[in-house]
Amino acid sequence: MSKRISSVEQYEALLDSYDTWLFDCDGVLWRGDHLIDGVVEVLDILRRRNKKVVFVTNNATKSRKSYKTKFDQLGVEAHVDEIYGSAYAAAVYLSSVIQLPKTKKVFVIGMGGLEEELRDEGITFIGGTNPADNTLEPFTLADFTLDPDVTAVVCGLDTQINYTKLSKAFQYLTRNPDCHFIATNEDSTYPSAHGLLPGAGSISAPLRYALGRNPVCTGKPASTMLDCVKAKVQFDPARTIIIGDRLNTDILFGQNGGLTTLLVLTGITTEEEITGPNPSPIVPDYVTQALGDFRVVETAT
Ligand SMILES: O=C(O)[C@H](O)[C@H](O)COP(=O)(O)O
Ligand SMILES: [Mg+2]
Repeated sequence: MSKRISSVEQYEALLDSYDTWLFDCDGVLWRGDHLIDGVVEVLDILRRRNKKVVFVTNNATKSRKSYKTKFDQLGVEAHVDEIYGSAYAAAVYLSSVIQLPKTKKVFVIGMGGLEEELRDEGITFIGGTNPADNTLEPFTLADFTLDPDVTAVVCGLDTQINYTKLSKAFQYLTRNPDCHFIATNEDSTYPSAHGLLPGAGSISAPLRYALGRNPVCTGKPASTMLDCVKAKVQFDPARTIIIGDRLNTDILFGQNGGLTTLLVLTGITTEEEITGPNPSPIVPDYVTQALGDFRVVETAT
């Protein structure tokens, strides 16, 4: 059973118990480009109390560097080495886990941020934002030549998705049985500033259905992202808490990593998914309405 927190004492107890604080982004810090109330103040409280702050987002549309620009534009203090995204996790998975040979390529369904992380990991790719693939022209196999060097397809949130990209990815994944199928993340929806939109999981869904095959997911809840954090940040899981808005990514990610989990209700998950009548089997340790709730520890003094 989750513990619903709301008192100064409860927030103070969490602040005393955890040295490292992992934050999901979409639905916790912001919705689209709309900053959620109280986020800046609470992150400032954590930094003044010498807490380690880490951002872990499944949003693969931006690289860590371009996320730093978003943080700056929204007035949220963040350092590039505190930011971990599913685009980065996918690139590290390809370079370090699969150890993709430098002579091989990746076909990308995704946006500039994913391409930037692949490039920074020395991975050659085709597709993605290439204008020739971002077309509404009819796709015909008569005009398609398979690139024999493509040995992986990576699929992330792509707001320019189209039949051409899906068809080319399908060719690579069916004509080469050894072609890796990787999803940066499988979030079904994305909490934009004005409401829900299809998420990355809904972009890869047509391929999963057509192929009858699921991708390897490198974003939350998979451990790849936490492995990327561990490679750069020293932390004790027993004194680490993750704050997220989605049960089957953020909270499950925390549970898989042995972290304490705190769910906020400013993004995807609703109160009913916690309290019932049909509550989710994924049960966070703590629930609070919003990250900004922690401000009471300073307004109360
Ligand atoms: O791909 C998606 O659907 C979105 O990027 C999703 O919102 C994940 O972002 P996060 O909540 O992990 O920051
Ligand atoms: Mg989120």
